[in-house]
Amino acid sequence: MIRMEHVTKSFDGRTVLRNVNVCIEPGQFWGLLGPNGSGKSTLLQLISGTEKPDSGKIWLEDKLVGSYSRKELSRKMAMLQQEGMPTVSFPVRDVIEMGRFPYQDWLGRDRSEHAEALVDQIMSRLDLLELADRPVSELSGGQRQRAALGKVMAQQPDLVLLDEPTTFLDIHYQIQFMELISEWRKDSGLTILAALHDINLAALYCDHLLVMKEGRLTAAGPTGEVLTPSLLKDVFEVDLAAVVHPDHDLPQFLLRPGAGAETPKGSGHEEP
Ligand SMILES: Nc1ncnc2c1ncn2[C@@H]1O[C@H](COP(=O)(O)OP(=O)(O)OP(=O)(O)O)[C@@H](O)[C@H]1O
Repeated sequence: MIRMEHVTKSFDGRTVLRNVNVCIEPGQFWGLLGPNGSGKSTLLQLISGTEKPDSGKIWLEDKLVGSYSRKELSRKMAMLQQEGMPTVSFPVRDVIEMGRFPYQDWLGRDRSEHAEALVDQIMSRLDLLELADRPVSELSGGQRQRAALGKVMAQQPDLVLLDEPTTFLDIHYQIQFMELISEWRKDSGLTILAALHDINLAALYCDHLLVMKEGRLTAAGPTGEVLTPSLLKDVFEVDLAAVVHPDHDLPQFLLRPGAGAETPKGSGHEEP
């Protein structure tokens, strides 16, 4: 689905991504982990085509990302940010319908016969029917992120890029969001790449992980192989205690207060 080869990116003479190579197969759910400033958002922006690499190549399926038209790209991929929806005054249903823009002609008519039924189905699935006529600006953060997900679902992409989508959600909405996206993937064969700060959520929901440090890809592969305390210590400079989840055979990590509080020189974690 995505192939990045020797991708490098600098901003104002500062190298932010260094020789990154990535291969993501259709239907996989990849998490993207790394400290603040390690280059996660930049990587997502390059894949989405909003930024261009300085060198290297990025393929989406069999074409270079840069060779797709904007509309073609919007039918293939969608991006959802931390706060996926600005506090606009449009009603929830209208906002979800806006996700259909890649399928609309120049008069704004949707070419698909099933567009209305699709929007109804998405609203029902995301439990948004009761909120259909409410302005987005009146919703809670969790409801707003659900509406943002609805808009992305209406876009019917093959690939979804998520940039820290659960950062502002409480624990209930974090789980709800990850469940909704996982169910959608199971039903549609969607491919997902999600930058996440919560290592335990990533361990539970992602089948593969990319781990970045200072613009380099430090590890890539199946979650169970990649997520080890020694890797996390190297990348995040904290000592975590690993346990096995009691219900699933997956690693989870417990904080050790005090561990990692010291900040080695040159680690990228120093105060400016
Ligand atoms: N448009 C830009 N112009 C200049 N510098 C940028 C730009 N975008 C990102 N950077 C720099 O690139 C580096 C990587 O940023 P990026 O946002 O990709 O990291 P991140 O891993 O997503 O961080 P976080 O976890 O804090 O969101 C940072 O030093 C940032 O300041």
